This record gives sequence, structure tokens and C-alpha cells, in this order.
Amino acid sequence: MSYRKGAAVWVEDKQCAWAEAEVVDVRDKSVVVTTSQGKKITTSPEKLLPRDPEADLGGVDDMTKLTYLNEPGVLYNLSRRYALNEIYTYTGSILIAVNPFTRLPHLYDGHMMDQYKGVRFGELSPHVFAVADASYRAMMNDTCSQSILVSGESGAGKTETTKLIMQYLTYVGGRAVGDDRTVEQQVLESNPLLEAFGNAKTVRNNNSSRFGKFVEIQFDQSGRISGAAIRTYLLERSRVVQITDPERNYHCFYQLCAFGKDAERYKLAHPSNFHYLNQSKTYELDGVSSAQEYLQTRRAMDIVGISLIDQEAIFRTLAAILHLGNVEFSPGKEHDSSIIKDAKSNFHLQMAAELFMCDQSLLLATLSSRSIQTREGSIVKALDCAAAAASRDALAKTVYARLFDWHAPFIFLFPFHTVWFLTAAYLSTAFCRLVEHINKSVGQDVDSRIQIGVLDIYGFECFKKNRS
Ligand SMILES: Nc1ncnc2c1ncn2[C@@H]1O[C@H](COP(=O)(O)OP(=O)(O)OP(=O)(O)O)[C@@H](O)[C@H]1O
Repeated sequence: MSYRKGAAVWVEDKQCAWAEAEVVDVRDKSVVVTTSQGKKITTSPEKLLPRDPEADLGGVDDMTKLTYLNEPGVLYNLSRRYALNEIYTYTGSILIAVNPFTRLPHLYDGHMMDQYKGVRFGELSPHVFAVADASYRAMMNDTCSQSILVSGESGAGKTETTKLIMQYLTYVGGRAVGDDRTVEQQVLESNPLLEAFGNAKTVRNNNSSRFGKFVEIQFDQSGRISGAAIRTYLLERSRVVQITDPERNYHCFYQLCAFGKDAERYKLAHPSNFHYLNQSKTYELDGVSSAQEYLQTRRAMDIVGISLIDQEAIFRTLAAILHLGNVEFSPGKEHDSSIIKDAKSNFHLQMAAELFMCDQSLLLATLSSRSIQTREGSIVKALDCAAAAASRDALAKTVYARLFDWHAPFIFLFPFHTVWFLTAAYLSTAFCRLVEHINKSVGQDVDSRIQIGVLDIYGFECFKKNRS
């Protein structure tokens, strides 16, 4: 794009991403601009973007009205509105929410819900209730199920927004039968459980959901809520075996370690003793008692109907994963082979096998060797230390993800490994899957023909090191 002298532009700025500027000189292959702070910058025209000099200082409530819909224009508009406490802005039918990081009760009270009920989308100021109302109306008018996608980076406010959508749908949809607990309440009651196993501290959020969640609110023909279901997706499996400071592994591990009686039973100790937890030195969360949280998780398990036997099985498996992570390998006598490193590793291997209820030597053989299928039959190949550790981590991740997931069929990832087969078989029968239990407790309406699905799923994030 070519610029004339006097043109209003945006120029990249290290501090505030984009700075307002004006072109003061146009040269052969470069342009000289002066920013509103009085800084003179010589840059190439490709590094500039056009700016609307007459942009409304208060911003516009729908960004399709912007003269230039480019990145700085969008950011500037959102920041102008945010400064006036307007956290919501439309871009056509998309609602953009900027996290206020402070409670704004007046935005979400009964009066506000009343105002948005049945009003055409776009008629009132942008609001999450307007989106929820539009989807409810569309579902009722067209007898067609709707979906709302809530996306953004960690800490952006997806979980809060999902709750607000549920709050509004509960308001317009109520409950069909004489149940005094709203669907919103029932789904929220299961939150401590999902959070214990699916949330972790990240750099941006002390209680970050590390999984995608699809909440399905089911309605009867008259538009009354008749049931709900939760489905979870894409649990961040790599966190089970790898974390970096100041992040943490899933809350449930710290909770179990902090609850003396149960921790002792599974030969657990302070998180600093376990490889899967001590890669980061952040063990505590400000203002949170892990032991108290453990009791809360147990209570949530009771509420959703997980039996004591199943609860024990779940925590036994968590302990097994922690012991498994402490199994280390050293080079074996044969080339590219590995053996258990020392007595300490042997103790943890023994504990892992005991808690997984499988044979210790088979577990070791599975971790330190690999079966390859050939036409002549299967060949067992020894694994070196690095490969054996990777195999250990893969087992830990798979077991944890299966414990959390809602998927019914258990997939045998390594069908030729006897121990994994045994472990898998044990898990599929003795384990209750957490999300399955939650759905039973909330109460699904399998006959529902119309529903609104709210998908709360994290957007892309940049990690120093990526791992599956
Ligand atoms: N609309 C809102 N009003 C007030 N506070 C909010 C709002 N949205 C978000 N917050 C604040 O931001 C915090 C983080 O929000 P939330 O947990 O919803 O983020 P998230 O996008 O789900 O994060 P993650 O992907 O890490 O789970 C909340 O605990 C809350 O304090």
C-alpha cells in the first residue's frame, strides 16, 4: 500500500503494540512517520497500516462499522470501550468480551436479563445475554439446535462467560419438572470435581481449565429445560508428566499429597518428592489449602454419586502415576538397553505395580522393551534409558486421560504390551469415568429434540516447548 504525506497510520511499537502516527515524508522505499508521542520513525510502507483519523473516541459497538478493520483498529476500538467500562463489543454476530478482572454485578442481574429477553440481536448494547437470547429464540423459532462457541486464550474469561450463558438460559428456560435446583446449579455443583482433575495453575491463571468443555442444555418442545450433559475434550495430557515453573500439575495430585491419612496409605509425601510435581517449585496456591480442597473434591464425588470403592480406585491411580514418574532407568549390559536405576526406583516401581494391580516384572518389561510385529511373529526389542522414560510417561498420560475422559470405549494404544493390556482392562472395569458420573447426576434428557450447546474451548497458546 502506498501512503501520501499527511496520511493517518498505525506503526508497530514495542511497548504498546501499535502507535498512532502521521506520515511526514515519503521516500523511494521508505516512509517517515511521527507518532502522537512525537517520535520520528523511518520504516517501510509494509510495516504501516491505515488509520481512521475521525474514529469515534468512544469506540463503536459493532466493529463492522470501522473504516479499517485491521489489528490496530480493532485493538484501539476495544481499548476505548474498555476505558468506559464497556467490556462487550460485536463484530457482526460475534461477541468480543474483554476480561474486566473485577466483579460487575450490575451487568448480570435479573433486571439486565429482563431487558435482553426477546429483543432483536443488536438492538441493545452488546452483551453475552444477547447472544444467549438470540440462540434461544432461533432454537424455538426454527426448532433447531444451536451452538455457542466460547474461545480465547488462558484467563480470557471463557469459563465465566459459559456460566453467564447458562445463567441466562436457566432464566428463560427454567426447569420443566418440580426440581428446585436449576441446571446451572447442578452443572456448577460438579465443578469442584472437574476442576480438581482438569484444572491447573498456569502463568496467567491459578485455576486454568486445561480441557475443552461442551455443556449441552436440553429443552422440551415448550422451551423448558429438560436436562443437561457435559462432554469434555482435549485434556492437556502432557501436563501430567511435564511442567515448568511457576505452573503446576493438575490440582488433584497436590490435594492427595496434602491429605496426611490418605497420602500415607499410598506412600506419598510432599510434592517435592515426585518427579511429575517437582519440575516446578510451585507447590502451593495463594489462599488455597490443598487438604481442604481434597475434602471438597471428595464431597463433590459424593454429590455426583461416585461410590467409596470407586473413589479409592481413582486416588489409588493418582498415587500410582506419581510413583511411576519416579521410576528411573540406567543403561543395561546389552547395547541400547535399560535397567531399573537403583533401589529407590525399584521401590517406586513396586508401588506403581501394586497400586495399578499388575505384575511388577511385567510392568518393568513393558516399560523397558517394545514389541514389534513382523510377518514371522513378534520381536521384542530392548529400549534405551530415554525411550524407557518416554514409555513410562506415555503410560502415565494415557492412564490419567482415560480416568478423566467421558469416552466409553477404552482404546488399547499398545495392544501388544501385556501389562498395558492388564492395566487397561482393570481401569475399564473398576473405574468410574468422572464425567460419566457427573452426567448421571445432572440428569440427561435423552428424548430431547432441541438443545443449546456451549463449547468452552481454549484458543492457541505459545509454549517454549510443545509436547503432546
Ligand atoms: N465477565 C467477567 N466478570 C468478572 N470477572 C471475570 C469475567 N470474566 C473473567 N473474569 C475473571 O477472570 C478470571 C479468569 O477467567 P476464566 O477462568 O473464565 O478464564 P478462562 O478463559 O476460562 O481461562 P482458562 O482457559 O485458563 O481456563 C476469573 O476467575 C474472574 O476473576
